[in-house]
Amino acid sequence: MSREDLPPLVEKQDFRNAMSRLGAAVNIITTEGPAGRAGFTASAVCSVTDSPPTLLVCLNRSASVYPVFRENMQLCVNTLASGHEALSTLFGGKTPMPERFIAAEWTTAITGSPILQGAVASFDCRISQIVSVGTHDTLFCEVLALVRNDDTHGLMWFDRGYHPLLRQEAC
Ligand SMILES: NC(=O)c1ccc[n+]([C@@H]2O[C@H](COP(=O)([O-])OP(=O)(O)OC[C@H]3O[C@@H](n4cnc5c(N)ncnc54)[C@H](O)[C@@H]3O)[C@@H](O)[C@H]2O)c1
Ligand SMILES: Cc1cc2c(cc1C)N(C[C@H](O)[C@H](O)[C@H](O)COP(=O)(O)O)c1[nH]c(=O)[nH]c(=O)c1N2
Repeated sequence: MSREDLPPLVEKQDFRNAMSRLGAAVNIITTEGPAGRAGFTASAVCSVTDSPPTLLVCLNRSASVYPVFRENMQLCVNTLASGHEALSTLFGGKTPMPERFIAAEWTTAITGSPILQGAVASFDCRISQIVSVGTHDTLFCEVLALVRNDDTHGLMWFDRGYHPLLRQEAC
């Protein structure tokens, strides 16, 4: 009998309660392509390697946006700034897609994905690899272009709430 056939050693709720103690940046992940335009809020984003520049995004396969990202195979990771709390909630809920996008200003990345104006950073990517684990797909994303904003403060998701993250003044 393999470990997968046995009940979990840690309950899902205990795992989530512990994970709520890991502060994370908040991002709006966007895509536009043959399957249309979509976007969702994600905290499960991290750097994988700088050679080639690659980050990962974990996406729940039950999300309404999932088939759009799977077909387009390109996306932009827009890392949110303080002041983006309401926008994050809009992209993290059950709001229809046009209502999500109308709430902010966007430009177009080289992949065609929407770039959020005022984001701390935007990473325009092509999805290079996908690994499924449990309920989620891990999207490995090669970064093709970048936008960086040095004038905004950051935003953290910690203990189930938003917290502004102040930048030190540039030396
Ligand atoms: N990785 C994710 O899919 C993820 C991450 C954060 C929040 N969310 C979703 O946002 C909503 C609010 O989250 P919250 O932080 O207020 O409370 P919560 O109790 O749902 O989650 C606490 C923490 O557990 C982790 N988590 C939550 N759902 C997860 C999932 N399905 N798979 C893997 N990790 C998960 C995240 O780190 C999250 O911050 C929930 O619906 C949650 O499912 C999903
Ligand atoms: C702060 C925060 C952080 C996350 C999320 C939510 C919030 C509020 N959500 C949930 C995700 O945004 C939500 O399921 C999508 O908006 C898809 O919802 P629909 O299925 O389109 O309504 C989310 N989902 C996911 O697949 N991976 C993630 O890393 C996160 N992180």
